[in-house]
Amino acid sequence: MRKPVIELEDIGKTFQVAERTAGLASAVKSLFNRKHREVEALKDISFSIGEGEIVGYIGPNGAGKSTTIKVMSGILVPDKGTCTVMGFTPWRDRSQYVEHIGVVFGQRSQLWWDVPVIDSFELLRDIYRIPEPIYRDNLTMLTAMLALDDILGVPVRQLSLGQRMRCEIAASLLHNPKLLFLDEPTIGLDAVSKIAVRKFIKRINKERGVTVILTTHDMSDIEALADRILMIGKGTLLYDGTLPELKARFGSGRTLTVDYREHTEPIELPGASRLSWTPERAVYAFDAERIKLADLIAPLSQQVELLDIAVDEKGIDEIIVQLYEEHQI
Ligand SMILES: Nc1ncnc2c1ncn2[C@@H]1O[C@H](COP(=O)(O)OP(=O)(O)OP(=O)(O)O)[C@@H](O)[C@H]1O
Repeated sequence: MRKPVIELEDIGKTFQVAERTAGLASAVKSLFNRKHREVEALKDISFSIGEGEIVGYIGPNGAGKSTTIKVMSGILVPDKGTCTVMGFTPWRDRSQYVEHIGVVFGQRSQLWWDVPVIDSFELLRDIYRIPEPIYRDNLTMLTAMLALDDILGVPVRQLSLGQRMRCEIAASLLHNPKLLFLDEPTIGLDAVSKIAVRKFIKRINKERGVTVILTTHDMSDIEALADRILMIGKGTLLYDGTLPELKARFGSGRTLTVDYREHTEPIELPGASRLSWTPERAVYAFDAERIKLADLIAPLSQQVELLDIAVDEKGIDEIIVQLYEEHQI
């Protein structure tokens, strides 16, 4: 068991949201008679994350992911429960604690918009009181790893999204944090930038032992990076395990597509359900745990002249949707 870096126990957070119906009259009325509704964003969330893990924190929109990240990074105070990160209580010890963590919110910038990137980095050096030799070393390493050479002198507002994201990630690591929170770090990035960001995350985890907590809706981020998945829905933790475990539990569904020389009758295959049919092609769904592919192909080949066969596994997106459906979230 790895040494725990983050420990959450029974964390709860409820927001009061002002309720208002549409229209000017109700807007005026609500000025005098405010009605509130409670949104329970987190309900008794408990988990522990060990040193050096890369954990994917997933769940549908509004599940409570950002709220959890805000609690763990000390921006938000929960209503109940305890949260200990590297011995600190994030919201209470915030001024000391922030020196040990890096945070990237994909949809928000920590860089100053109108000044060159390098000026933002120097401001962060002063804010975090990073000793000059450490700052220099990190800047050199991050510039090389994230290919920042040509963009350090450019104001942030002139950068593309992919360039800005690489700078955001560099900014979050200038002070050598041992823990990195990444909230949607690849949102809106093209395929090349996504792969570059993923490679970098893997590398700092391996080479520097940085623990990474990653929220994303992009399941290929999870496939590429996460050793472990925590899934949250409606404020409750629903799954804690590895991706292979998840695949083993839900991923035995397959589709079988067969092309054959023209055949006028649809063919029934015991053990598989037919999804579509034409005189030249049929698609079946089957569960690989219940029936072997060979036991489907053999009876099929006795009835038609087979030309081509393709078998597709259930993708990670479909597995996640199935998991959401199972928990009705
Ligand atoms: N400051 C706030 N005031 C009121 N309600 C909030 C606030 N922040 C979050 N919520 C509510 O808490 C719930 C959880 O929100 P949160 O942002 O944590 O979800 P999320 O899983 O990060 O969603 P997404 O994937 O859409 O970013 C939602 O119902 C949201 O509307």
